[in-house]
Formats: sequence, C-alpha cells, structure tokens
Amino acid sequence: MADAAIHTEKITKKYDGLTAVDNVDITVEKGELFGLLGPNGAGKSTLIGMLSTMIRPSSGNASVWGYDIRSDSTKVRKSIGVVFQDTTLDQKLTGRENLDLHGRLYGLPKKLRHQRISEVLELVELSQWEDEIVQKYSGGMMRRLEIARGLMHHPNVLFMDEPTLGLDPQTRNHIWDYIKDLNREKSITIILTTHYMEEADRLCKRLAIIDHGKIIARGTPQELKSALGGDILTLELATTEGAGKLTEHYKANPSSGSVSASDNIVKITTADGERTIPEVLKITSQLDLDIRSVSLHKPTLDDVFLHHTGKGIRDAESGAGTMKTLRRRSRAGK
Ligand SMILES: Nc1ncnc2c1ncn2[C@@H]1O[C@H](COP(=O)(O)OP(=O)(O)OP(=O)(O)O)[C@@H](O)[C@H]1O
Repeated sequence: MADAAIHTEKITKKYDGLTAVDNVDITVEKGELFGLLGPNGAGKSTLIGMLSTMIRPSSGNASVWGYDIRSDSTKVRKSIGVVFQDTTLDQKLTGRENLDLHGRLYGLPKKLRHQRISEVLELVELSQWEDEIVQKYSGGMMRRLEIARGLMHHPNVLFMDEPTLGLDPQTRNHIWDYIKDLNREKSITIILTTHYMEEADRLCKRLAIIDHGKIIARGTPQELKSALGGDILTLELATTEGAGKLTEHYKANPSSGSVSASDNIVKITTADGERTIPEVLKITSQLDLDIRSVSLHKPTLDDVFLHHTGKGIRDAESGAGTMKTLRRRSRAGK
C-alpha cells in the first residue's frame, strides 16, 4: 500500500459518547478522483480532518502520500492542499494578498511565490480580479480563489470538503470543470466530500458511501448502481398504510423484485421495469390500494443509499440537525 495516495486502517474518531468515524478502511490510488458521499453529520469532514492532520484520530492508522499522519505530519501537510467547507479567506485582502499570505505560511521564497500566484490565478481564471478585495467576489469566485490557494505549494493530494456547497447550478458546473481538469491535466489526486449525489456521480472515478461514521458501500458510481440489479419503479400511494401493505406483499414474494419504502413511497427494483408496471398495478388493485403516481427510472446513487440504509440521503439529513448544518444552511440561504 506504500504506493497508494491514501491508505487508512480502522481509523476512528470518538467525541464523548459519539463515534464520528468508525473503523474506516479506504485506499485511494495516486491520480484518482475519489468521493466520500454521505448526508450531513455522516463523518466526512472528520475523516478529512484526520487525513489532513488537523484532527487527532482516537485509534487506527492512516498514511497520506506514504507518510504517517501521526509521526510524519509535517511531510503530510507539505504533500496536501485543503479547500475547506467554510471560507477561510480574508475578506479585507485582495485575491493576490490572500495567496501571498498562504505562500508565506508555507515558506515559499518571494520569487517563487509571485510566480505561483500568477500561475494559480490564471488556472482558475481570476487574474483580472487579483487586486480586488475578496469581499467584492461572488460565491463562485471565492471558491475558485480557495482552490487556487490550495494549489499554491504544488500539493500531490487535494482535499475538497463540499466544494460546491451553496453555489448555484451554473457555478457548480463551472467548479466541476476545474476539479476535473486539475485531476486529469495536472494529475492531482483529489478526495472530495459531498452530499450531492449528482456531484459524486458526475465527478468521481470511485466513491465510498458513508453513514453514521461507517463506510456502507464503495465502488465506481456505475458498479454501485448496477449492483441494485435493474430499473427502479417508484409508486406514490395515497397512504403510508397502503405503502406498508404493498411492501409486505413484495417481501413475501421476493422473486417479483426487491422493495423498500419511505412514508407513502414504495420503490421496487426490478430487471424489467416496463413489464413490471402492469403487474404492480394488478397487485395494488387486488389489495385495493390507491395509487397517486408511478414512475420508472434507472438507479441513482440515492437509490444505492436507500438500499443500504433504508432511508434516502435527504431523509438522513433531516435527522442530522447539528449546529454546523443549521449555520451552513442559513449561509446558503436554504
Ligand atoms: N468537535 C466536535 N465535537 C463533538 N462532535 C463533533 C465534533 N465535530 C463533529 N462532531 C460530530 O461528529 C459527527 C460527524 O460530523 P462531520 O462534520 O464529520 O460530518 P459530515 O459528514 O462532514 O457532515 P457535514 O457535511 O455537516 O460537515 C456529527 O454528528 C457531528 O455533530
């Protein structure tokens, strides 16, 4: 595993009575774009915090770029860049001044600092705003400046914690392009956390799905979705009781497809969705159940999450009302 960009063995972080990260084993190869997908409070930031040497693990081991996160933390820090979830830019400084400050903290000599500032600003297309104070930047420009800052000291590994949180869809697409280019053209290994399924699906070569501090599934997005084995038929019933009856029927007849339910919504995974629709409608009629709507789709990563946890990512989030989550939601205007 010495060749891996990141390797963890049973890494764990406990806070008083809560296990935020629970015996996690992951390996990320050099050059990969790897995602940690999970709802708010799942333990993603804590895992990244430990790998970037900012949070001390309670137990377990990890190495980043071949260096042990405990005994070689200085070398780990020199090998990585971090783009934090909450902005840490100085709003009163210009873009260039923010980058200069970061370069000084990393001990980059003046000439190299100036050269790198110009390079990274160009990379994120902010050269023409370099002398503007950050307060005047849009949310997307700030995020791009944070990415530029994370790249100042030529890291081998870039950690990005929720890189597009709170950004509008157009800006999000723009940031995705930068992330893909950094990975492909600059060969930077990227580990990003996200609770946006589409982001994980579109960007990540491989991902691990995390819930309550544990990895519950891992693989390429395609492998994870294909493992569900077919199309997803979603039925909205008039009542939760009706959903329960239909679920019981399918559980008693597993050959007809696997089933999961949340409130009045029932999802049936089946090899041939088109043929299943009339069969299901016949069953609901026999059971005297009212159907409000029926839809058919290919599996998404949310279906994968639902399959492994019994709940959707958004349902999981509504139960994770940490102060951090609430603060962030109000900042994002949600
Ligand atoms: N310093 C801390 N003290 C106590 N509990 C903490 C601390 N930091 C995180 N936690 C708890 O650990 C759990 C995992 O939090 P973490 O921030 O790692 O999750 P996350 O998946 O990154 O979610 P988010 O997207 O909201 O940051 C949560 O229940 C959180 O409340």
